[in-house]
Amino acid sequence: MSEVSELSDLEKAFLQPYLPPGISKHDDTVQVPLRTTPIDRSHTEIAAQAEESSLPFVTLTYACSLDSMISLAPGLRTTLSGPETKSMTHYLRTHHDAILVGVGTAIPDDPGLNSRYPGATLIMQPRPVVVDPEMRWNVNGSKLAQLAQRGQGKAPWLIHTPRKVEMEPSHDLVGKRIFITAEAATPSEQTQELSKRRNISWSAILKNLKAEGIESVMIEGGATVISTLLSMPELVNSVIVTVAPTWLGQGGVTVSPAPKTDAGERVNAARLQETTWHQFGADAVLCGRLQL
Ligand SMILES: NC(=O)C1=CN([C@@H]2O[C@H](COP(=O)(O)OP(=O)(O)OC[C@H]3O[C@@H](n4cnc5c(N)ncnc54)[C@H](O)[C@@H]3O)[C@@H](O)[C@H]2O)C=CC1
Ligand SMILES: Nc1nc(O)c(N)c(N[C@@H]2O[C@H](COP(=O)(O)O)[C@@H](O)[C@H]2O)n1
Repeated sequence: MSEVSELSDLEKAFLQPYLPPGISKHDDTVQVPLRTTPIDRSHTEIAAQAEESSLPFVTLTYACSLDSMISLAPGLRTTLSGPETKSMTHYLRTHHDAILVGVGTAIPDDPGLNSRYPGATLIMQPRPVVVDPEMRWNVNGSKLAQLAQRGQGKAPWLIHTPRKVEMEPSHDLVGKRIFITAEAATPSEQTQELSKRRNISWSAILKNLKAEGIESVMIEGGATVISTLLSMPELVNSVIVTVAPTWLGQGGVTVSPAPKTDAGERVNAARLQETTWHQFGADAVLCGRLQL
């Protein structure tokens, strides 16, 4: 039996206002009746903006514990989602053109980043994108490469900073390499880890993906990527968080945006608005949009 099962109509209807606009690769979305709540009106406005924008529709999504942790320790792949929220993740993957993670996730997790949702064909698969500025990740033998070779996923695209030509590996298993010059970190990118060196601006990453035909991106992690983007509401359209009923304990990998001040006073770093909750199995799923 598949580890991933179909969502109920109720679950699909709950997620629908937070999905990217446009015709879905997964035709069951059209069977879900559109809601007429204020959330829908806002979704329609956001959809219109996304079409005109030079940016793709961006969904931030991850699974965390009650202590806001996404793994037990750096580099330790940790299962938080139950079977129902795992199925939700695979449903979401079929509704996005691309799925993006940082190299800090790609190396230790060796993820598949494809959709195992029932009936998902190759055309419905998201394009895996790994932000790997210094070419640390070896695609050879990775699960991503194996899935692409078997026709169960698309070949990954990698985002690098420009390298000298002789250092640039050529690799059939890589769908595309996108080179973007890094720049000094902006205040909101100055998380503990990223502030140590120059970063690629998120706006540049997303614009490059849009220029390559990517209309929607599901950003799955890891902690550095998610924590950074939580401070960039202008780039993020939807946030979908699975909260598992467990505490991982101190020393885990935490999602938490950089601290924010206003007139010298500490204020909340990020906040969701237009929130909706739904229970999937033992987990709670919170959907919302970041307040500007
Ligand atoms: N529970 C969940 O939903 C998920 C959990 N995880 C966990 O997260 C952990 C990994 O988190 P992190 O170590 O923070 O790794 P990460 O996946 O956030 O990658 C961080 C790295 O990506 C690159 N990067 C990211 N943004 C960049 C930018 N703007 N410019 C240049 N380079 C950039 C840098 O090399 C950076 O060191 C793992 O333990 C993994 O299992 C990862 C995804 C989802
Ligand atoms: N939604 C969710 N729940 C969890 O419990 C997780 N550990 C993750 N991790 C993310 O999913 C990737 C693994 O994907 P595959 O199953 O290999 O396709 C992992 O790398 C994280 O990005 N997500």
